[in-house]
Amino acid sequence: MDVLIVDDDAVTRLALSAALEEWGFVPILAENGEQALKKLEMDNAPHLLIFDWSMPGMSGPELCKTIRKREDGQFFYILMLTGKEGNEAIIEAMEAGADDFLSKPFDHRVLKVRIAAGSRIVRLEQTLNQLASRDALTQCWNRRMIDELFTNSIAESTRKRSSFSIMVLDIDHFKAVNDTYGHAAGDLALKHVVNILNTNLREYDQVGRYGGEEFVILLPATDENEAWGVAERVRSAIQFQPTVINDGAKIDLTVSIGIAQFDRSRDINQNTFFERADKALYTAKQSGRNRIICAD
Ligand SMILES: Nc1nc2c(ncn2[C@@H]2O[C@H](COP(=O)(O)OP(=O)(O)OP(=O)(O)O)[C@@H](O)[C@H]2O)c(=O)[nH]1
Repeated sequence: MDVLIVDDDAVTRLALSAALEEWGFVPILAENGEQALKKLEMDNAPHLLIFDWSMPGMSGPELCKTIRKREDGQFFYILMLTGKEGNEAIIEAMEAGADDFLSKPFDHRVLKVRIAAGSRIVRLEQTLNQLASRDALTQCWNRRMIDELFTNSIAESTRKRSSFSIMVLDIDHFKAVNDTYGHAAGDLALKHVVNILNTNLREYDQVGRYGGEEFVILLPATDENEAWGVAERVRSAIQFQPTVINDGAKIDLTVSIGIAQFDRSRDINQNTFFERADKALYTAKQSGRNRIICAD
């Protein structure tokens, strides 16, 4: 687990860094609050943080307050490691948003157990986050999360004036798969479809399970023609890579896909945009399945 050390004193930074490495953590170093905030903007930013109190510019408690004001819902566990001591300092640090407090000079064994306690909380928070945002069966995003990402993607495409398309994908005659091979085989088929999606999409495309066998795929910076290409790749991969179940039997699947490109002049909101893609999916089903239809 990464740990961010924010301290203006180079000797302390190095000593902490060496200790954390010895305990199996990956130290990330910042000399002041501004540098720390930049590190927290990175993808995969650390969530376990150790702050010094007195630093040039932003103090440790000010840094805590700034981080607690973030609105992105991210959780950070903050340990204030300071030359200050006594109840007043503890109260001030924890009121500013610190989760724990340790006075310098400290016993390294105490720091070790405090960091271990903090890392347990960070891991617990990550597990809760995973449970709240992922579909338990397929591990793709659940409906709540894909809806949130959908809203963000529309905002980003509006801000950047970039294209944005979605695919609504539904497995054909899935009820028959369950009825013929059993529910467990149906579950395997759902996982198989998500695997195929993940291997055929770009890193920044997002897959969410909307309901039983219906998936929504967000394709940022993608126009309708490109979305068609992606949809065709996915459709044919699913058709030609059957699900292999435990007894070795192969289940052939096909999918129907509706695609739509976000159009600022007609899509009043997310729902109207989604409905265009969903209607295209309905047309794909009505006109024989195993096909892609572009929204009007
Ligand atoms: N195995 C499994 N089946 C599921 C799950 N969620 C939904 N289903 C099944 O998916 C099937 C969906 O059936 P329908 O909505 O009738 O659609 P369909 O048979 O795919 O037909 P079309 O969509 O019209 O091609 C139902 O039998 C559900 O029980 C799941 O998590 N696992």
